[in-house]
Amino acid sequence: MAPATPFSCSKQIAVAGGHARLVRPPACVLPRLRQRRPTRIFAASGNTATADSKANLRNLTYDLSEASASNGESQTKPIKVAVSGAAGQISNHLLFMLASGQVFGPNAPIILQLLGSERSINAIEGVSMELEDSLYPLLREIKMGIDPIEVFEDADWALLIGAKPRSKGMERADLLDVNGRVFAEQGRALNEVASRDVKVVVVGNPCNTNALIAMENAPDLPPKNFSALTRLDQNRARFQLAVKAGVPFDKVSRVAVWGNHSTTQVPDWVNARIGDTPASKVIDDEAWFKEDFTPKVATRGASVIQKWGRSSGASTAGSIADHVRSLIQPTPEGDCFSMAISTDGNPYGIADGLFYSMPCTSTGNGDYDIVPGFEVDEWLSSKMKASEEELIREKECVAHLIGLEGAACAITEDTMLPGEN
Ligand SMILES: NC(=O)c1ccc[n+]([C@@H]2O[C@H](COP(=O)([O-])OP(=O)(O)OC[C@H]3O[C@@H](n4cnc5c(N)ncnc54)[C@H](O)[C@@H]3O)[C@@H](O)[C@H]2O)c1
Repeated sequence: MAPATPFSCSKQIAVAGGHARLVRPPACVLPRLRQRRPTRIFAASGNTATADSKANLRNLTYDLSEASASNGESQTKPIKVAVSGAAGQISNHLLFMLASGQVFGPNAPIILQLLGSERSINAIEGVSMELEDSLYPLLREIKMGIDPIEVFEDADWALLIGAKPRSKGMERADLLDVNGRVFAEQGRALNEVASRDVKVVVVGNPCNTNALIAMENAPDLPPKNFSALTRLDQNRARFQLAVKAGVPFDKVSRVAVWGNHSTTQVPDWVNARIGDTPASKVIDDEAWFKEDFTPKVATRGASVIQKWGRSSGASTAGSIADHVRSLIQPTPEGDCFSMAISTDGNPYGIADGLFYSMPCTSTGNGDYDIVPGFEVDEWLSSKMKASEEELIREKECVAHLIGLEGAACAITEDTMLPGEN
């Protein structure tokens, strides 16, 4: 096969019957797809996904062997990334970042495995159509459905974003139960069909406890492969410190977020650095740290909604990309990143058996280490304790989903982050 000629053609306007219309010259018809001999495989008959969980898998598969060989490309195994809640606000940004190579890099072909709910299956098909029409060279296959057993098959990464929003009048304890059941089912499915080294990132709220539930329901997978997203909180904290100090954000490092992804979260200014100096020395204003910075980070999502009328989909997607990249790229010397992880054996005295956000580093192999030796002063300690207590209460509310008996659910206070209900 002759090497493909670069695609360059412009749309022409023809006038037919008095109406202007856009015409593509024949040579311009989807050259990349033609070059790659696309084949569509429909698990269901016809070309429309249905709400039947067994029949709605649709694959779009590009056969790349011929094109790759003619271009001298090496055959890199695509990364299989399962995304739940694929028709939601966050995914609407994240899927395009994944397909364009912004997350796993420009040389990593990708297969997207999209999980939706029954209500969102049509919307997921719409999202896939947009992905198809974006002609991302790295996107090799889109698979979609509403049965996690089918959709999570062989997944290398599972980004669990989908969750039920809290309906009017619903208590936080009820939300823990409703979403807990979803994450228990998804944990079992990952245990059964995902890659044995799948990395699971839980975003759907309450994400710390949902991550615990997913992990407990996947006993054959390494607990260290599960984490929950607090990177948005870290990014928000980093930005606030940069603005206050009047420096570019890349001068701000060692920003830990401790605890739960809720209003009890603890963005850590005690250990943060601006350049080589402790942030508290550059910003010599303890009252600002305690009374302004901390609540500002926790209520940032509400501020976005107030101004813009919609929740923080794009910045959350960006923070999920940061979270993944932090696990597959070495952490810069002296820095850390935050995510909620299993507390078993942690060096900060947090009770075992929870998912709690802590400062981590990675060598870039997908694994992480907790950074030891962060200073925990009295103020930080009392805040960290309150967040730990809250996670223990949350765990009691989902005891029935993680094989524990005899716990009573006694959550009264609402600590959902405003803007993420
Ligand atoms: N951890 C964080 O930092 C963080 C930040 C922002 C939002 N969130 C949480 O992320 C979640 C998603 O946010 P969003 O703005 O994309 O919400 P959204 O309502 O726009 O989208 C959620 C999608 O999930 C789908 N869904 C519901 N149940 C599902 C299930 N069982 N399986 C698969 N899909 C399911 C829904 O149909 C919907 O399409 C929410 O729980 C939100 O609170 C977390």
